[in-house]
Amino acid sequence: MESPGMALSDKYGGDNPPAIMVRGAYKRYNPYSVVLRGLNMTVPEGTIYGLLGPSGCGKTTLLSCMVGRCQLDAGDIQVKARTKSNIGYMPQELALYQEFSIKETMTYYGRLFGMSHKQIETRTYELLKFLELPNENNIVSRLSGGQERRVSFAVALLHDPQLLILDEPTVGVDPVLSASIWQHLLDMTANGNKTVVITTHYIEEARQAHTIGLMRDGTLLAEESPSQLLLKHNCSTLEQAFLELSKRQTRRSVMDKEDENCNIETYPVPNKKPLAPLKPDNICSKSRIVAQLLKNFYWMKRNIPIMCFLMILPVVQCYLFCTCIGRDPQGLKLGVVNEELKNGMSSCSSYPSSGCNFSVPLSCRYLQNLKDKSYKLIEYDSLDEAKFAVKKNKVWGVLYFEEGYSESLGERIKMPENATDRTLSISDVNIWQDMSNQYVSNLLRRDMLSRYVMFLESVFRDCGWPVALADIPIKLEDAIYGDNNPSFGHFTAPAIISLLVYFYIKK
Ligand SMILES: Nc1ncnc2c1ncn2[C@@H]1O[C@H](COP(=O)(O)OP(=O)(O)OP(=O)(O)O)[C@@H](O)[C@H]1O
Repeated sequence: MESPGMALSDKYGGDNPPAIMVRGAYKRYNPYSVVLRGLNMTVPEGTIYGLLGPSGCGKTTLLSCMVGRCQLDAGDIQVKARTKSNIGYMPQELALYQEFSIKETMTYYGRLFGMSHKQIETRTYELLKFLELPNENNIVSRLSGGQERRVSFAVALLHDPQLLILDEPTVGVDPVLSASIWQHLLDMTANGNKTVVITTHYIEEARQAHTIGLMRDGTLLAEESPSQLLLKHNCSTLEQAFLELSKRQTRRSVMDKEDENCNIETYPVPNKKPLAPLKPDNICSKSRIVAQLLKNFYWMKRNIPIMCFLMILPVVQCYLFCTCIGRDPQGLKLGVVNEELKNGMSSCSSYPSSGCNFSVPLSCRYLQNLKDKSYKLIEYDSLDEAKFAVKKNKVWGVLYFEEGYSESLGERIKMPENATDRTLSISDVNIWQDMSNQYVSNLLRRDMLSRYVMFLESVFRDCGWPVALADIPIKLEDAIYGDNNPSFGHFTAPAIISLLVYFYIKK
């Protein structure tokens, strides 16, 4: 009795123009694993091409190269369906979003293929019925393995492509359904417009294909209609024919090895550049953008806790930044060596905090101003000890007041014409700073200066002298942009805003 494959293959034969032509295809994943070894293959248009071969012989690799997912190292593949949107591809490892429902999956892929809402709806209804899939609201992750494969198959069929490339679509499918899938493929190719390339492990079901390609070790052992194949090798099943061809190939390669001492792993790769891959679709098209938005929306809908976390995370980051990093540092430590205080800084409380008397230690008033600005003052007995503390990162700087500081300051202010170099030197506040941190050192400089001017202004006020004389004759007017006393947060805010924008857009 004639099999359907026989009848159909006789009808179509190899006369049809090729829908896919593979010539001299070489592919290796690494120098020791050559997967395709100069493979030639012709898929006639309007037919079903069954690609058969043992596990690991390179079928999936070949199909991936056909759809442009991977590149050949040499040789070329010509595909008549010029663009990817003319191809329906069902990969072996299913590329479905687990958290989407069947309907959402179809909507997403339908939009990617540029279909309208109505077209997607109609086609989804037809395919779900045909492939005996459960309700469209079922979530993919809750489907069985076979059902998932059928959803993937439905996706490949969704846009009614010119060329259908199916990597083992009938695995885990009920035999009745499998028969109806084959019938559907035969109907699709019946008018000669559509072409199907299919791989399967069920060799006998491939009898229904118009052409069979038997693949082994990266080459095609035969490419014929099932009827010719059986006839030529005088076999009753395709399995027997495949066994016969495999034995011949093994004998040939043993003889080749003996004759030529040929090492198969160093198989010569022809120096011929592969053709450019399939023309990519316009990635900025409206339908693709809509598809991506839909995909994100579905994902968010199904992952509300993660979504909330992702939304709240930047807010938390921002809050932590503003409270921990964005503010000016407080409580910075400064060392003090004060030789005009015989009993140390604790004696400052016994001196008046106002007045125009230069015979009391005025350094206490200045130091109090620094304390008011949140600085922590640590007293040291000697300058060497204080400088050592700076080196050991215990304090950010040292303020040094010589003995007679206040009297010298009085002389400097009241009788500047009589002031000696010694007087001028003693009336200085000497400061040594740790400048390794630019931000902290500049902040310290600013505060020490402004607090000194404040202190001097209060002395001038108490003495009844013009307060303006206490300041240097440079007036910093209001800043045009920003603040006259900028905080660290002002500098870092743009970086944080950019980070948040990037974070949300990336999501
Ligand atoms: N990304 C990869 N990197 C390295 N080696 C790979 C990669 N993909 C496949 N291979 C190797 O290439 C060979 C062919 O794999 P391929 O998946 O094409 O075979 P197959 O005929 O489709 O097998 P099966 O029928 O089991 O799916 C295998 O030995 C495999 O280990």
